[in-house]
Amino acid sequence: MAAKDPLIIRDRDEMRKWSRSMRAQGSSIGLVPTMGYLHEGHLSLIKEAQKHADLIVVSIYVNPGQFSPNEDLSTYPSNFEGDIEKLRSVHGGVDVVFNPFNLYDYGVYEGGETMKKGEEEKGEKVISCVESSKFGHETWIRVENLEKGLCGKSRPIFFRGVATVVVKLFNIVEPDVAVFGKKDYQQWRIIRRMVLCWISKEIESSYCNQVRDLDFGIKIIGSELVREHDGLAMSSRNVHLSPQEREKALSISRSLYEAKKAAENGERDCTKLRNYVAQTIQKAGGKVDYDEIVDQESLESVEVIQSPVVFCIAALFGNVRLIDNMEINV
Ligand SMILES: Nc1ncnc2c1ncn2[C@@H]1O[C@H](COP(=O)(O)OP(=O)(O)OP(=O)(O)O)[C@@H](O)[C@H]1O
Ligand SMILES: CC(C)(CO)[C@@H](O)C(=O)[O-]
Ligand code: BAL
Repeated sequence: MAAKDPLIIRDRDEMRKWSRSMRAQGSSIGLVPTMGYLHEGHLSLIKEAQKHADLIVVSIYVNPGQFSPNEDLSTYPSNFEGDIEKLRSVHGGVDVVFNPFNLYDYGVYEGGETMKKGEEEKGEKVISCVESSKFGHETWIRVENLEKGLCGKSRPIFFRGVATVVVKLFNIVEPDVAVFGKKDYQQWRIIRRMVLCWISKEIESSYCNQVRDLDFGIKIIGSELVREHDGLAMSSRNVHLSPQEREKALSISRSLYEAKKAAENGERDCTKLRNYVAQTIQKAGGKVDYDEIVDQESLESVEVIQSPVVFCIAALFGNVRLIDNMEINV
């Protein structure tokens, strides 16, 4: 199949107009939100979206609203041309790349300065959303319980920024389906909960499909985590690892696999499993941010494995914060 060039749209109104005209012609739209610097993990989300929708929109936007001032917004990797090349190679193609310069109203800066014409288009002055006290944007979405633990503990504004920008993207692109990776497990659960209530499987059919916190008519799909050949979870941030750090970071996936195997062989004590993983990562030179075994739906901590759980990890190697997880279905 010949490579297909996606249409690149930078303007929100133009994006919405395109979606509406396609939907009016009877096509369904699948959205894959990303922050760019694409890898095979992202491409797998596109392949998943193609199963559920006629047309595919990939958004590329490094959302300042989800970074605290001390985080890595300014060093987040990007390579727009490289991303487009990768998207051209996807079998079946991508129809639109939505790549806005900015999705926030920055209002008035410290000192009374306002954004000058053209700055927004050049992507200038795109700052973390919490940096300016006179920041124009005021409305935030919070998924109050699910956002508290795991990554939410060390990144306290992260999920409000994610939920808010995802809602903005939903309002602009108006998709029928949106696909998120289970690599960011908590993020996926949060978005799914925002759109659709989780509830025990037995009563899912009668209740779950009716409880929609924000009444979006969008189907949320969780797509499986994609790993490098040696087990490292694919991530845009991996590019910042030195070869030595990368080698050491393999301790994350290797110890998770060992823990999963132990659980499958009968070990149910979460403290033992967690200690094993934390110690392995620390011995390799990593700094563990959290290692927790939680219920797959509620993300509440579990002491003894009795139902499906997910083992979630965040650890730093050098300055690079990596996350990984493994579902354990015993
Ligand atoms: N290895 C992966 N497998 C499956 N999905 C992934 C993988 N990596 C990222 N994704 C998904 O791609 C979407 C966009 O993620 P994003 O652009 O932040 O990339 P990323 O690799 O997660 O970056 P980083 O980990 O550096 O933040 C998210 O839904 C995310 O879960
Ligand atoms: C969902 C998302 C695109 C929102 O900025 C981001 O958090 C990501 O890439 O996972
Ligand atoms: N994929 C998660 C985006 C972030 O860490 O900001």
